[in-house]
Amino acid sequence: MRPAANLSHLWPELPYLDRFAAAAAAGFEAVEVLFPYDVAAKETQRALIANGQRMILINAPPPNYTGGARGFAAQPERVERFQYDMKRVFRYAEALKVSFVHVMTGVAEGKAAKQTLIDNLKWAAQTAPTGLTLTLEPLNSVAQPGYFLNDYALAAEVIRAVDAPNLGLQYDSYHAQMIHGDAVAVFDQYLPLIRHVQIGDAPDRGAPGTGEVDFDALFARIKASGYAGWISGEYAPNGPTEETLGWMTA
Ligand SMILES: O=C(O)C(=O)[C@@H](O)CO
Ligand SMILES: [Mg+2]
Repeated sequence: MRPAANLSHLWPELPYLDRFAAAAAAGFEAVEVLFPYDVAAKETQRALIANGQRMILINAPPPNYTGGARGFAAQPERVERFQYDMKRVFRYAEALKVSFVHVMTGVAEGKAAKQTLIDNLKWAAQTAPTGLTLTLEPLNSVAQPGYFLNDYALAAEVIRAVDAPNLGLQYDSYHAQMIHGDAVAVFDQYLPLIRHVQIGDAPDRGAPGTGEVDFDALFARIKASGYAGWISGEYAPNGPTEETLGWMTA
């Protein structure tokens, strides 16, 4: 078990740069951040060095760089902007030495959207710096209405069509449970494609153990599978984050 902390979700009461120290004090050597772009990479780097941590994952930027709409990799009218932004994210990822960049599809539908996503990902996989892995994550339609990649089967189809060694699946127990009703079965089914794991409960995206995901079964399956990657806590703590971290030793 290699635990990581998603600092966009955990310690929400602290300013961004203070969350690194809180995570270090809780025992996290690895962190991830959804959208670090409104802070200079050097400042994030300083926080990582000061706390002996590594940044494992960032998201490709949304249209306004700090939040809001979830990407546009499946939007045919924005291919040029996609390539421009991915070059920026690659520079940012190299500066922070991140392992994964989550590419988001945005709101879209239909055949043209799927083909655009495949073409964009082929380009991105070829252009990405060595050592960086791109991920795709299905997001449920309650959290992200209209989001193109809203199903694990669709994600698997796209990943297989792109067929690049540096593109894989980002599994999230919260979204998997919301979309397919059984997060454990989704983990089992898509294991060969999974490169990164995030955990949160459903339906409220609370800490593990607050909802309907069977975490005992999920952790047992992860352990039995030999998955050797990161498991990142990505949920809304209902109270002090430190009191929600039992999963780190599960
Ligand atoms: O919502 C999630 O789950 C994520 O992992 C985010 O990266 C989407 O912004
Ligand atoms: Mg997630």
